[in-house]
Amino acid sequence: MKIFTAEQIYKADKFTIAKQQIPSDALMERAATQLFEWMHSRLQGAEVTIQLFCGIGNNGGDGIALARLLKEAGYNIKVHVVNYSEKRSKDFLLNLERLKDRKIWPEFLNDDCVMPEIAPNDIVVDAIFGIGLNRAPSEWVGKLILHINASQAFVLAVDIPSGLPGNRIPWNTDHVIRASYVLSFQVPKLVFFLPETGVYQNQWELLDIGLDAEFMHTEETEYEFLVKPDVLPIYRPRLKFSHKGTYGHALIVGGSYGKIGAVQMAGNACLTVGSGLVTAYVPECGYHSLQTALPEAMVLTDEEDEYISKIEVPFHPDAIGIGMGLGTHEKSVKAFGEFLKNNDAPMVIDADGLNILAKHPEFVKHVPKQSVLTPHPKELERLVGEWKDDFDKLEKAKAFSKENQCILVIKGAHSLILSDGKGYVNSTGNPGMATAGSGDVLTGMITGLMAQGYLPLQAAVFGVYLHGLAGDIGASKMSYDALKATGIIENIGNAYMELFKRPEAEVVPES
Ligand SMILES: NC(=O)C1=CN([C@@H]2O[C@H](COP(=O)(O)OP(=O)(O)OC[C@H]3O[C@@H](n4cnc5c(N)ncnc54)[C@H](O)[C@@H]3O)[C@@H](O)[C@H]2O)[C@@H](O)CC1
Ligand SMILES: Nc1ncnc2c1ncn2[C@@H]1O[C@H](COP(=O)(O)OP(=O)(O)O)[C@@H](O)[C@H]1O
Ligand SMILES: [K+]
Repeated sequence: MKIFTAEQIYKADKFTIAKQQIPSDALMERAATQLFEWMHSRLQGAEVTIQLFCGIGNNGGDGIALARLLKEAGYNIKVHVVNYSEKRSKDFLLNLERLKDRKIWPEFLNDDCVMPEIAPNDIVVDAIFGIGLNRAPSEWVGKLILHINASQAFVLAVDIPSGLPGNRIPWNTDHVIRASYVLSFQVPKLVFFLPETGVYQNQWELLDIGLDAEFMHTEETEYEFLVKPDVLPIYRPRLKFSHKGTYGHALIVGGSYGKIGAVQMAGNACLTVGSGLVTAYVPECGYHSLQTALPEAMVLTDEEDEYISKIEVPFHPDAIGIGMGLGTHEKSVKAFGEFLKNNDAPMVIDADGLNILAKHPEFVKHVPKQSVLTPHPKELERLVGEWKDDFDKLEKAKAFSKENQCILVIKGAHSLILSDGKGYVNSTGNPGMATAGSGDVLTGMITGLMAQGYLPLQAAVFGVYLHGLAGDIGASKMSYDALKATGIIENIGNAYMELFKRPEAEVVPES
């Protein structure tokens, strides 16, 4: 699913209006109708007070049109026009007239206004600013936002929480609506997914306002939000006459004394995602535990007992996952550097592999092109340097990925995959996955997919999505709190099955 910028949404509006030959306020009416239906189906005529705060642009216009529909259905509403500018939009004015025609008189709020009372049981509709916000809200509007946030009322934001710009972090973090729920039109906004800007909403949902499908399909975007229809076509079905060699031989390199479990989990995930063969390369001390815990894997050991000192394997792997639990012993660092020079198979580099790269930038040029690097934010910072904010982070990470022709997976609540200037935002996963070893599982999964012949970008996209889905299924069975990395592995199979499950309505009973 594409993530459009505000400019692209305005373009889609214009295109739709021209192609469908509709007046511009028809889109606003569609938006308001969708908002109304969402609320009405939940409230079913409840006697709650709904306070609508409407700006003077089109976001405000949506709010004003919604107020009319709510009133017509008998709801108890209070409408406030947040009069932050003289430049009222045409469709806002049109809807304001329609409201007045129905004898509904909004209260106009200005810079000297008394803050309206909001009871904790009220519902607030936030339609102050939408995607048109392009500078800091003035002080009094900021105060109004603070007042709404302090009210404890349920806050339903129209399109985007007011005060949150679409393409940068907020000017003042206090002057942004904290939305209980966001109903966003047609496409998700990038700010919903970044750690610094995603905190302003609890949950969000898209409302379809019928923007032109052809435009949405053909317009190129810088970011995509990965949902099932995006990842499903990447899947490579297993063939009837295939054998284990068909699905590749993966090599997992890592581990040190006390950190052999990282390799075990990566190896297990690699096998579970479908790699034909898996060999683990570990220090001698890992031999018995690995052979016991993961009998399906083959194990090669280093001559050193507690750390890796030389990486030599007697076969050519189809894909390599390297770095988990590796440590940064000077001999391991040297072995890692040598291995990079002598190897050309595609790689997934994680954990200490990334820390070593950060300390030895001279190694980076030896990383095979199209390798997948999977840093969490701290590891990314070591690689690309400090950033000012999340948007700066994205630019720095993009530049790194372009310069080194690698694929970056920035792990987090919405892991973000960057490749060749384009970003893919993951939709699966949950806070239960913030647990030791879940990154090792991801590395194993991406390596296992690459070994089977998925191209590195496909493996990263499919692997990140499937990893999150396995975590979601795991959490649904045992809670966020109790989910462990091994619980993610145990649900990789269920995640595959879930991918191919059709919604119940689509399942036709057999006759
Ligand atoms: N395709 C869509 O998604 C549709 C979007 N609509 C709504 O239209 C909204 C966008 O409307 P607008 O472009 O009118 O923009 P907004 O309603 O977000 O903002 C109003 C205007 O205020 C000005 N402004 C920006 N920052 C300001 C500040 N800090 N202080 C004072 N004034 C400021 C800008 O010039 C802006 O145009 C969307 O968020 C959505 O709610 C709907 O009406 C219909 C279709
Ligand atoms: N709050 C969260 N929501 C969704 N996914 C998460 C969350 N926290 C962590 N994850 C996922 O869990 C994994 C954690 O990886 P990492 O930090 O490397 O863990 P470890 O080093 O313990 O293996 C990543 O894939 C990340 O996207
Ligand atoms: K809003």
